[in-house]
Amino acid sequence: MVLQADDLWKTYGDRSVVRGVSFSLAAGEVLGFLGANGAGKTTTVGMLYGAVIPSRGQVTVDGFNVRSQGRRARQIMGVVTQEDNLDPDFSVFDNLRYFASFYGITGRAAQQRASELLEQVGLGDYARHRVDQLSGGLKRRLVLARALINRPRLVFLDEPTTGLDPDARQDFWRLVTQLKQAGCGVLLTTHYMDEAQRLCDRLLLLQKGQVINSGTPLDLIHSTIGEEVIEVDGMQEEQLQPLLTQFQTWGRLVGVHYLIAVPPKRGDELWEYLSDRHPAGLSRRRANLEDVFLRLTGHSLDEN
Ligand SMILES: Nc1ncnc2c1ncn2[C@@H]1O[C@H](COP(=O)(O)OP(=O)(O)OP(=O)(O)O)[C@@H](O)[C@H]1O
Repeated sequence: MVLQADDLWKTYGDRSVVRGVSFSLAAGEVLGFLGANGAGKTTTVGMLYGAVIPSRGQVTVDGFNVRSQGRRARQIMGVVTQEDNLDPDFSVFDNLRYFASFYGITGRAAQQRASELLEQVGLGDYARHRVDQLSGGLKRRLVLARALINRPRLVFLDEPTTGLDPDARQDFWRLVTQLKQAGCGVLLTTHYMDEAQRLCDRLLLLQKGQVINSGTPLDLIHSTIGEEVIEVDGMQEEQLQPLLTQFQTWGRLVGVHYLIAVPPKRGDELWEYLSDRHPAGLSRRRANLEDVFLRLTGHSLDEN
């Protein structure tokens, strides 16, 4: 295992914001942390790469203890934090060259590595630009390039695509897939369910500092919701519970419509039942991770 977390806790004052998180991550695996704002994702990730000291528990990276063998552990990892923390006065190229020196990569080797990475993240044309001239999306690419300077075997990506446009997000996804194919372990936190579903081999769902569920995206969807859901407009609140009881399923109001999990083998029956009563406002679709999140946590990710 490239990463192993055992019983991690973080307490501030009398409040435990991470409570007993344990998991492992294999080489070539992409593991996603999902959770609402304040669920404890960033604090947990901080403990994993050594920026936050755990109140209890331990982390090992490729067998090295992140606290007692921090230097060795850090040689193996790359970190993309939520903040860019790039040096605004340096050029794109020099940001990378300077960072390389922290890993003992200097001279021609540093130049070569910087050029290689700039091509890899699509910043080849920007090498001489100052960082403060870059758009937000280009800065995120540079932060990723910087995190890869030491050819890490484990990469932490804390909300790496927040604020990126759809094209830039797709580019980012391609890069993560390349890292995975190269055997790198990737730990990703995200608020985007499509990103989690597409990129992650496995997900941990965090709520109030605890892992409340885990599995592959499809396992989570199938075990929590099923294959499909029906969305209904124009239903009355008091109609919901009798319907759920009759069809032995789960559903709830989401914004302006009701979401109902289609029970196995009774999808057509449920559809006909609803068509008779709400013919104008019905649609049926595949269940997704948003639905899982809603059911397990009681609220949607953007309801915070
Ligand atoms: N240094 C600190 N002192 C006190 N409380 C903190 C500190 N750092 C984080 N917290 C609290 O810990 C909780 C978890 O925060 P954390 O940033 O880990 O959540 P998150 O899941 O990453 O949220 P987001 O999605 O908003 O980034 C929050 O309630 C936060 O206020």
